[in-house]
Amino acid sequence: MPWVLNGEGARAVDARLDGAGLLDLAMEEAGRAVADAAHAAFPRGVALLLAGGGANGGDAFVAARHLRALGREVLVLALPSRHPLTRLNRRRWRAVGGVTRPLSASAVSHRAPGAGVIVDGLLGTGFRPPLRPALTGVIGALAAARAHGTPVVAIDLPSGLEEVSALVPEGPDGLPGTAGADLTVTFMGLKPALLFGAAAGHSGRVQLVPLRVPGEWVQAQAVAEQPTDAQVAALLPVRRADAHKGAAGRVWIVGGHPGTVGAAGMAGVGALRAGAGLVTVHSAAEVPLLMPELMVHRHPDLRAALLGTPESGRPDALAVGMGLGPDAAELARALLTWGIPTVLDADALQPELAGHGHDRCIWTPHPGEAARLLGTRTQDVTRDPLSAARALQQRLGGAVVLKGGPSVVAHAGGLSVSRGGHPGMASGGMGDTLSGVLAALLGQGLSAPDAAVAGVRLHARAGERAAQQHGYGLSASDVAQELGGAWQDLRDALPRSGPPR
Ligand SMILES: NC(=O)C1=CN([C@@H]2O[C@H](COP(=O)(O)OP(=O)(O)OC[C@H]3O[C@@H](n4cnc5c(N)ncnc54)[C@H](OP(=O)(O)O)[C@@H]3O)[C@@H](O)[C@H]2O)[C@@H](O)CC1
Ligand SMILES: Nc1ncnc2c1ncn2[C@@H]1O[C@H](COP(=O)(O)OP(=O)(O)O)[C@@H](O)[C@H]1O
Repeated sequence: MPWVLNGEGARAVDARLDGAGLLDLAMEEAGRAVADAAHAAFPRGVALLLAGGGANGGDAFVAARHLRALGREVLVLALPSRHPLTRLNRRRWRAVGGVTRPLSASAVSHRAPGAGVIVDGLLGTGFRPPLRPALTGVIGALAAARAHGTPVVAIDLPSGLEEVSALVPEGPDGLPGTAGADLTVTFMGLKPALLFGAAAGHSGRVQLVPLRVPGEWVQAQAVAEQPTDAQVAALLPVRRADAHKGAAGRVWIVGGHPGTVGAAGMAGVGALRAGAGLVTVHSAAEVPLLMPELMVHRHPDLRAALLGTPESGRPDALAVGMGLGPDAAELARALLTWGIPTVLDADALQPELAGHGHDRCIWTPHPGEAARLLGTRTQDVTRDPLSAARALQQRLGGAVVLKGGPSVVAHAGGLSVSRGGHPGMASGGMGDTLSGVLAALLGQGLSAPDAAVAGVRLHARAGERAAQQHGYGLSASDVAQELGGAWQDLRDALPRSGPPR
């Protein structure tokens, strides 16, 4: 399972490796992986390596040695080496006849045009902004080289990015404070900056090299996990051959208000396409019948109609809030007293509901709704979605899906970052469909954390499939139609047991 590590976690593993006398071997493995990846991706021309004073620079010296062994012409531009292993690997580089020249902005500008690839080992997880003036020129020269078409491979993290932040620090003249990279080779765990926001957008393709480190050392320091599709597939319900609709989950969608009736309909479609046996939409407004298989009930007094339901008539799961309008919080609070699995979305995501949830709830805010729930600003949520998701879960209980590209699931057991999705999913109705999917999985017996992890990935995978056809013109209906195929894709990711057929 890929883990997500912040700098603090990476340093803690470093310290264990150091204590065991293994840090040198880890750096060797890291630098070698960088050399292999850079050579595979950009096999021609001079390899120009930029080495900072810390261990990130040490990785660059190791990579230089391996690139040379792969037959590349190599030049290293380096700052004075401060880390003991960086000094050691600088000596090893010299011992094999490697050439190192002092690093400066003008040296980068002078050497970059003839290079086939530049490897950025200036700053890794040890960087703390703001960038000191001595390096701003170097990063500017690197950015200029990249803008002129020389590919950049970053070691661990593009220099200038702060490992925990989705923001790109501002450099001089309002330019980004990083050159970014075409490929980032990162070690042991994904860094939050490689996953979220503008920082991720500057990181290029990310290749995770686990290093031969005891898995539990990394797991103990991880801030989050990123389950594989096989791990997600193992959470999905499996139906018996004699299944019937009553056993596949009765789901109620409570939403819709004059002007926002489509939201409830989309949630209903999402629930049906995610396998719910029977789906009923309850609304105070006239909800369009998006699929004839949906049951749609309009109630002049929605609250009275729902709360009058005897216990025996209640569904297996609820999704509340999609387009529900101004009275959503009050109705949601009443429905939460039923104690049944419940998805709370959109208008039902109100701060006054904190303390009224239970552990079978899934709360599904996008960053704006998350900010409202936390009493903070949207940019505080998007800068560090992992911390925001954790804070929401502590406040609301149950499971929280902080939506985005990618989404984060927080539950009592920790944090999980979803894979994939597509930017075309940034369109109205997409979150409503997800609410239906989550309610369907709850209705089929999954716990809130499992339904959240599985449902978010299922929805994202459906988005990936639909995007192949629709690109940025993706609609929530397109995604809903691909849910069945996405389910199958996930199941196909499960390892097959038994002898090969
Ligand atoms: N995790 C692992 O197990 C493994 C990790 N490995 C590698 O170790 C890397 C982390 O190494 P690290 O801790 O030495 O820090 P690193 O990123 O080189 O930065 C320190 C340098 O940056 C400088 N600097 C800082 N702030 C600055 C600023 N604002 N503006 C300018 N400069 C600034 C700081 O300067 P100083 O304060 O010393 O003057 C120092 O020189 C990690 O990313 C990965 O590549 C691998 O070897 C394999 C095993
Ligand atoms: N760039 C993106 N990459 C991946 N998924 C995305 C992206 N943008 C949006 N999504 C997904 O689309 C959905 C949007 O939800 P939301 O903002 O609530 O939409 P709406 O309120 O219009 O229904 C979320 O599940 C989110 O994760």
